Amino acid sequence: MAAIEIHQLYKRYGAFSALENINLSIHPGEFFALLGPNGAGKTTLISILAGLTLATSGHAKIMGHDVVSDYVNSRRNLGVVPQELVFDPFFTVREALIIQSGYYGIRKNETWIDEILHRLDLTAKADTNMRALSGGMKRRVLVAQALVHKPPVIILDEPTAGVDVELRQALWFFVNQLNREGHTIVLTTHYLEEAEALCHRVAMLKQGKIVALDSIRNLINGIQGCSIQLRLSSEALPPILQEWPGSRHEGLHIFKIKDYFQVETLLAILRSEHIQVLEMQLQQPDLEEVFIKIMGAESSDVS
Ligand SMILES: Nc1ncnc2c1ncn2[C@@H]1O[C@H](COP(=O)(O)OP(=O)(O)OP(=O)(O)O)[C@@H](O)[C@H]1O
Repeated sequence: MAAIEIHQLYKRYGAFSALENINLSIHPGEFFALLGPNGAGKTTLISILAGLTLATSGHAKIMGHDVVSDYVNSRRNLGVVPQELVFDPFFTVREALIIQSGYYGIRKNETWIDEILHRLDLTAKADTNMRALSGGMKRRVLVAQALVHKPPVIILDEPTAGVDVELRQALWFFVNQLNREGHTIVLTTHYLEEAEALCHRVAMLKQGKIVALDSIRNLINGIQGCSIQLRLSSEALPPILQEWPGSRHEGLHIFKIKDYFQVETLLAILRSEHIQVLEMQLQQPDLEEVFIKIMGAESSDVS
């Protein structure tokens, strides 16, 4: 059974198509990234999975439970950390978590609440009123709220947007731990290096369609060649190198190379032109390069 199963899902707002024929199966225990530029449809998809928005057509299931016809059970299996900082300013952190537990019919949840507070480094703030918390602390409470019912599937919608480096690392350490303990994690983020470091597989959404769905390794391997960054003793390039594919950035020459033999060719040309290499760095393709390439290409639906 898939942790998340999405079949021929469409969402339209009038004539506008926010999601088009989404088909996706996320396995239990996966750490999955949902990527796409602003407005691609990520939050809409998450809202449908959380039962907050109705799809125009198609189906979605969480741990085998349909998000519409079996809403209670699908919601019990899902924890969502929303993008917006929404909270009730009248309660303390602990009270907010007790109330959230009540939504799931859980009465005695103190032990687990204490554990999440501890793991999110919120224990000292447990009795602080929500309105007195910093933005970063509120973000931690949102994560805690999503976990009160110990859901096997956790979706995080841009949890690190506007968050400082320390909290970002603490959050990822925690989410990684949850994943190792068996939770399925789905993450949306605009920080591609974050997705690359954490996730196994990725779906890229563009204008409501899935335009790439593969492991991060396969997507990166699909990019041919790499580039070599050089700082040279001469700013001007000899004519033979002006033809070489590449670019310039802040005094650095970036040469595209198809394979490592080309490095030798490039260095031999520089030597024969009496140009010295002052700095050299090899750049392997990364997820960002894949993303830019896919988002720049004409839409091709892979679902
Ligand atoms: N209630 C609505 N009525 C009309 N259009 C909507 C509504 N909600 C979302 N949309 C549109 O659907 C598209 C997808 O929006 P969505 O918020 O899902 O994108 P996103 O990928 O989450 O973007 P971001 O990265 O900015 O959060 C957008 O063009 C948005 O304007």
